[in-house]
Amino acid sequence: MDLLIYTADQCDPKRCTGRKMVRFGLARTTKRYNRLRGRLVLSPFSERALSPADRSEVGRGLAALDCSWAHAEEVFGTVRLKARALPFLVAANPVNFGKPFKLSTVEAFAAALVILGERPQAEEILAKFSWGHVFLELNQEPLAEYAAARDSREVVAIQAEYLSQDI
Ligand SMILES: C[S@@+](CC[C@H](N)C(=O)[O-])C[C@H]1O[C@@H](n2cnc3c(N)ncnc32)[C@H](O)[C@@H]1O
Repeated sequence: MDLLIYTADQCDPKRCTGRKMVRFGLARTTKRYNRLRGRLVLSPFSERALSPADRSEVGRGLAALDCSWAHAEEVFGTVRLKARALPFLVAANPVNFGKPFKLSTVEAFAAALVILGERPQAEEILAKFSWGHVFLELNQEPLAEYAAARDSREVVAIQAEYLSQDI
């Protein structure tokens, strides 16, 4: 599946997972918002959760926005996109390890690929990061359940179970 990263040039280049993906030819990058049209954009601010039913909505591919978390809401707010949020999953990257929902760009793409039935590609992109396999291990159960869900509503119901255990 084609992966595109909109870059806002706000990330620390040494830690930026999106830049590393681009360096390894695993994603392409753009600075033009209009290139995001016709794609399914991964946005933590979307009210709709990604589900396997979105396979038909992917269009030209998936997109993520590489920006700092401090500015994310403002960057996402500037344009209307066909967007989906990822359900409850825990980050394994060194910056936000253990934090729910706050995934790095590569983790967000990997989670989306697993949910959409493209696990080999998820493993391929995570393999470039020493901690990449930990993301799939930490989230093995929820990812399997989300990938087996029928639609966004089922994904949200599964997520609710995990959120009630997390408190
Ligand atoms: C805010 S950037 C931060 C990137 C980070 N600095 C890095 O090096 O990977 C992470 C991007 O991944 C996607 N993402 C992360 N968590 C997400 C979630 N819970 N739901 C949907 N997309 C998410 C979004 O496209 C988001 O803009």
